[in-house]
Amino acid sequence: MTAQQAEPAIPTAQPGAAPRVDSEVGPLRTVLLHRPGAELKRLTPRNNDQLLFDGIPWVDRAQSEHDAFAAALTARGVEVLLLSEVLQEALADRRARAAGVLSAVDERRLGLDLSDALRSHLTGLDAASLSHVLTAGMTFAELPAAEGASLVRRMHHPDDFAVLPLPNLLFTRDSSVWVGDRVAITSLAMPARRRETSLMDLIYAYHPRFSRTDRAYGAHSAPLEGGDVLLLAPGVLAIGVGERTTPAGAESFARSAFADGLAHTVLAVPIAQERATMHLDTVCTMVDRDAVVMYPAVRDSLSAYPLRPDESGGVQVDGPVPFLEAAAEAMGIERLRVIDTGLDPITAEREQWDDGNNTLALEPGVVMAYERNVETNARLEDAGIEVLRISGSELGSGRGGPRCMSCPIDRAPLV
Ligand SMILES: NC(=O)NCCC[C@H](N)C(=O)O
Repeated sequence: MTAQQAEPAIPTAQPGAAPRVDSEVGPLRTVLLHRPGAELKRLTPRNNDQLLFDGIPWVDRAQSEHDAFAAALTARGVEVLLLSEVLQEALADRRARAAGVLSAVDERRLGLDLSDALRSHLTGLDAASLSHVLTAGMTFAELPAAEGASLVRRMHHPDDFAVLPLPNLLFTRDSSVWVGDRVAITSLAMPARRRETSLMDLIYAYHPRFSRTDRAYGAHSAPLEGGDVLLLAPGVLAIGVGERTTPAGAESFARSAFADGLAHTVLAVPIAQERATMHLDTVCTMVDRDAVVMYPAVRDSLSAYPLRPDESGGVQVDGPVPFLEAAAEAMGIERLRVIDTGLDPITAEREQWDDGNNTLALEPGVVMAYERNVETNARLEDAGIEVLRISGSELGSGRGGPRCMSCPIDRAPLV
């Protein structure tokens, strides 16, 4: 788009209006978290890699760390919604229970006989028990005793999962993302997380609070995870493309955001396809309306392909260009400040791994961060950012920080 062309008007929130999220740093009003529960108790040294955890968390401690995280948000006036509560409330609707059962029964894994039996067992459960199975999964040993004849059941080890647990529900950031007044249910890339999509889908379809919320991004779309989506400014998105979000995911998300009038520019940002940098928010998060904290190793190399709507309803692709320049231009500011963490490469690498760059902004210039990232936090404070520290020794074993563990549902507009 040339400087002369007018950018499409991006709507802003009205007082008392429906929830919406137009930026990374607008005052946070409502957020969705998941208090870790029985699904974390499924992790063993044999399955933790496949279930995307780097260790075996001490569950009680993880819960108390998470309670402290939620309490710190509440103390700052943020409404905290808990996923297991909204899931159970949604499952009060018969149609939601049917959708939950459908998503839990995997015929390829269970075969026809056991699938039928499991379906009828789950259909008889109340909302609380079904919610437990949908999140914590179910082993073959836990299947009702009556379903004993299937070859599948007899040949599986009793501790194998008939329904996979979802320990990564903790990272609510990735499975849904709000842009403007719409919510996108994402298409998660890793098999261990794919079923999260169906849970978010039924929450947003059947929970009375959300049933009128419009959707962004279609169902069955190309892989895209919320940790890759940064709302740099109203109408300006950055989407990381790497281990999780694919080029097709970024392109189709951009296309749908343009069609819905949610964005005028999307920056597709290549990131290394490695576990340490699985999402864009592992290397860069916004800490103020014009500032980011960024992993120093990518500061000078991060690039972007700016995407804009073209006149025929398609997507115009430019670049690649340096990310910081492209972001500032799209945001209409002179410069996107990078808080200089000034760390030596080893400390920077250690603190990046421990989610030092994965901050959650509560308002411009106020962020939550893991306390363990001592050096990064000190540099943020030197730069005038208020840092609210939380402990995450156990929560962090899933490799995600405060931003990963939170899905903002409502932020006040930036004024
Ligand atoms: N946005 C994020 O970076 N989320 C962290 C997700 C961690 C989770 N164990 C995963 O591998 O998907």
